[in-house]
Amino acid sequence: MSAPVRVGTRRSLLATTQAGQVADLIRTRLGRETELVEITTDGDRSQAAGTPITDVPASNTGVFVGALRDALLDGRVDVAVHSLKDLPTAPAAGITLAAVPEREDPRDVVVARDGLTLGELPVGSRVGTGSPRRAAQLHALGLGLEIVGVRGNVDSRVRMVHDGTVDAVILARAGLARIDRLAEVTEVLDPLQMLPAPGQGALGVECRSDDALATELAGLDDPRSRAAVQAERAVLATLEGGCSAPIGALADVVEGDDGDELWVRAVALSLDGALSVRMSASGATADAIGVGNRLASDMLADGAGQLDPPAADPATDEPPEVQP
Ligand SMILES: NCc1[nH]cc(CCC(=O)O)c1CC(=O)O
Repeated sequence: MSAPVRVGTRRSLLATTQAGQVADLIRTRLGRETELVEITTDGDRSQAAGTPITDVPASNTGVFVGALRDALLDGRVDVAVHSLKDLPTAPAAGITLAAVPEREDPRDVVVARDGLTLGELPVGSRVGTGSPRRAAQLHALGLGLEIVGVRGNVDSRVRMVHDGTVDAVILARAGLARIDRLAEVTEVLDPLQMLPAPGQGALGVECRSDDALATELAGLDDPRSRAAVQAERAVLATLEGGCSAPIGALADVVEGDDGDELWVRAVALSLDGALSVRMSASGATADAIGVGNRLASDMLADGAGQLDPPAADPATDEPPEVQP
């Protein structure tokens, strides 16, 4: 008899539901007992204290991720379950992304008052989102919507529509699906109008690199989902090297003559949505990272690095050098 696999999760309803789903897979597919362990993250703490997320130091990118990874490395848990879109693209020392289970529908959705779609919202309607990517793409639609910065968990954002704080919010369909709230959706956004965040709708199952559990957890991997998110995250990683603009990316897996192919679309936008670089690429799923990297390089060559005023370098207070 082996000890139960300890599955680490954040405390929110979405996080515990996601972790519960991975624990179910570990039990049914791998035949191992499991135990959920709730880890309070810096993100949860700052949220409880009412600190806006933008006040969290930039070194805390992936603020929701760090505490779970610490628990993994400390040996308090054996598995960490994350929303892949919240995982930084840089690898973490000693940690392996052991599985990307089959992905949920990655699209963004609208939850609006009175069953309205985006196009039906009157000019001046207040739309809540804390995501620069969603805000920029909403501005780019030219509907005259007022973007209101909101934060909090999925449940509290839906409540802002019901209590009239905002006319609508934009959320990931996957999050609502996982907590069984799809009935709230008033429109599923076409990726032509709103490209999701890289990795949206997918889970990342991490474990310690030196743990034999990694080989077992690989049994939960869905190769198509993994290839898609690898391509999207490669777009993000390469663009992050050259720009700070909001980024959307979506890879679709299609059957080609020589096996599965990836069709990848991506956009980088200025914060106000006025400027954007939008491109597509395709290639073999086996070359997912290469496809994403090339797409992002083409976007940088087309000006994706010049969409936003460069931030000042805090060390010198001088603006950074801009590539010609
Ligand atoms: N940034 C928060 C977050 N991280 C993952 C999801 C939803 C689930 C997913 O995309 O996998 C959400 C909420 C949202 O964006 O609506």
